[in-house]
Amino acid sequence: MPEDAPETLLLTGTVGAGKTTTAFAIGELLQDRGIPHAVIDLDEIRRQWPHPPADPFGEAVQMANLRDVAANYRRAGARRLVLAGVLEDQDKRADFARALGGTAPVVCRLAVELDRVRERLRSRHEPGAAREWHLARSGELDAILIAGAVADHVVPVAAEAPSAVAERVLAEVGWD
Ligand SMILES: Nc1ncnc2c1ncn2[C@@H]1O[C@H](COP(=O)(O)OS(=O)(=O)O)[C@@H](OP(=O)(O)O)[C@H]1O
Ligand SMILES: Nc1ncnc2c1ncn2[C@@H]1O[C@H](COP(=O)(O)OP(=O)(O)O)[C@@H](O)[C@H]1O
Repeated sequence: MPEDAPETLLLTGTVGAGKTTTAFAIGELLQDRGIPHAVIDLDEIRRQWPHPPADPFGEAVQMANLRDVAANYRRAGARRLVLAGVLEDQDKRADFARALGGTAPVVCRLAVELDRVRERLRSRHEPGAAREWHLARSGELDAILIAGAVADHVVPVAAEAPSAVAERVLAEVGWD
């Protein structure tokens, strides 16, 4: 991997696009290649209830946690950080840069057909309100991410194993 490659990769995409699964698969590839790294699932560092009404996804606490977690991983030797989460607009990209000590992450969006996303969401969630929320949100957020065009890279994903998607993301962002 080139030394001047960006340190942090943010995988974005609509709900159920495979951000978390692909981030974990990228971690395995980096391990196979002997590259010290850390994987951060952003959902896990904002898993608090309740969030403030003006911040329904808990992005403020997510960013505060990211600053500390990223710094700790770096101190512990991570040379690459892989983040899984949602990036909707350019302003929020600046929030990521601040949390990461000044350097913005390279952003890669996983583009998955909505029928495939919805099939995945039906197997990830039992029938109920959470499933219905995610099914409805999948199309809505997909449209927001396409219109916002914030990603530096877009990787289309069809019927492929997570390891294959991970390989393509690494090649696309120059981490191979
Ligand atoms: N800023 C922002 N804008 C839009 N959508 C966002 C945002 N942040 C998170 N998300 C996605 O919302 C999904 C709901 O997350 P929650 O933690 O509230 O609920 S849940 O635990 O997944 O049921 C969850 O969906 P998944 O991507 O399927 O996990 C989040 O990724
Ligand atoms: N490449 C893939 N092939 C098949 N299923 C996948 C793939 N990537 C993710 N999944 C499945 O799709 C669902 C959503 O993936 P997840 O990583 O939770 O998405 P996100 O983090 O974007 O919400 C999960 O049930 C996961 O196991």
